[in-house]
Amino acid sequence: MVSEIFETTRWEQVDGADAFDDITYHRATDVPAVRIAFDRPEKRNAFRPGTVDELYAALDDARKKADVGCVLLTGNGPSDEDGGWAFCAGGDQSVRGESGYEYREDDDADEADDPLVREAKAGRLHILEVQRLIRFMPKPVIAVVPGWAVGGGHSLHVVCDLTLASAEHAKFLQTDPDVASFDGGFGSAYLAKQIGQKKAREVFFRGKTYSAEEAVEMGMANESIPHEELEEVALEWADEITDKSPTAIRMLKYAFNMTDDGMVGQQVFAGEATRLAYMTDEAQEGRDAFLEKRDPNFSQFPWHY
Ligand SMILES: CC(C)(COP(=O)(O)OP(=O)(O)OC[C@H]1O[C@@H](n2cnc3c(N)ncnc32)[C@H](O)[C@@H]1OP(=O)(O)O)[C@@H](O)C(=O)NCCC(=O)NCCSC(=O)c1cc(O)c2ccccc2c1O
Repeated sequence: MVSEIFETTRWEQVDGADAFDDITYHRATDVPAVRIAFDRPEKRNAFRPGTVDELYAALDDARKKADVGCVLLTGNGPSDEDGGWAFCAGGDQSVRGESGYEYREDDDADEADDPLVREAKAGRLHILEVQRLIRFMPKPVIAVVPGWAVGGGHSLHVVCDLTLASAEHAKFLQTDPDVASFDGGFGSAYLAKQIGQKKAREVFFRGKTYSAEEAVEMGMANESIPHEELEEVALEWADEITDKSPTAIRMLKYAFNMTDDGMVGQQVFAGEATRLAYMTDEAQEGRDAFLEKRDPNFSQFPWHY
């Protein structure tokens, strides 16, 4: 069983995904969407360095696939130990070393065989690279939260484009200051954009647990959904989104990002604008004139207003 609310008939495993230890990776059979899930339910889906490597690889695969328009990011469950559900409980505190989260001797996920790479390597905080991948990938990522979203797991839902939460089991909690950690980047700054400065400070400073309904009221989740229907509804949302124009959805994601992302946001949006411009006859005239060693003739193109 992948997860109790995973509908086997709607998904097939992505080729090569059986090599993953800490995540599962599936592709929907009738929607151009993928499902990537943390798969350590007995640890509330906390991530260790190998988990983050796998998550990055799956997300990057989804980013590059022309026939994937939406990513569902979730957590498998429940835990065999106590029946508890989790999206993700953040960094695995049992492998936290002096400078970050560490690969262990028995962890074959660490591929840094080169001694110079090993020497340069501090403890890992590379969940931040995953956050950037989610933020900048040209398709929506939906956090599907079936249980606890805590610490670095809370930050992940914040950085996703949309959040759908289990009405019965989703719980949103920021423990960062309890374990002397702080996501001073997307996890706090974007949260403040979503729910306001005062409320975001409360979330981090008080460390109170919020329900799915409260998360929706606060503006950090889109909808609270009966637990049994959570994944089905998430797939419906993916279906609706992927029926629309890929270019429009991509430009909208980057436009929403741009107001908060400063020069990087402008660069990402502008890159897509350049790509669109390259597709015009006008751009091709510029390229052809250079290659044919002649002056470009742009007079055939109107000055649109
Ligand atoms: C998540 C909980 C609130 C759940 O409580 P509950 O009572 O339901 O369950 P248990 O506490 O009994 O947990 C069951 C089982 O799971 C293990 N577990 C849970 N979370 C973790 C974890 N994060 N690491 C390791 N193990 C975990 C727990 O030990 C139990 O196992 P047993 O074998 O003992 O039965 C509650 O569990 C909880 O509060 N968890 C800790 C949440 C937390 O503090 N997370 C870390 C925050 S810091 C972080 O995530 C982070 C990571 C980064 O990489 C960053 C990078 C850069 C900047 C900031 C970063 C950052 O903040």
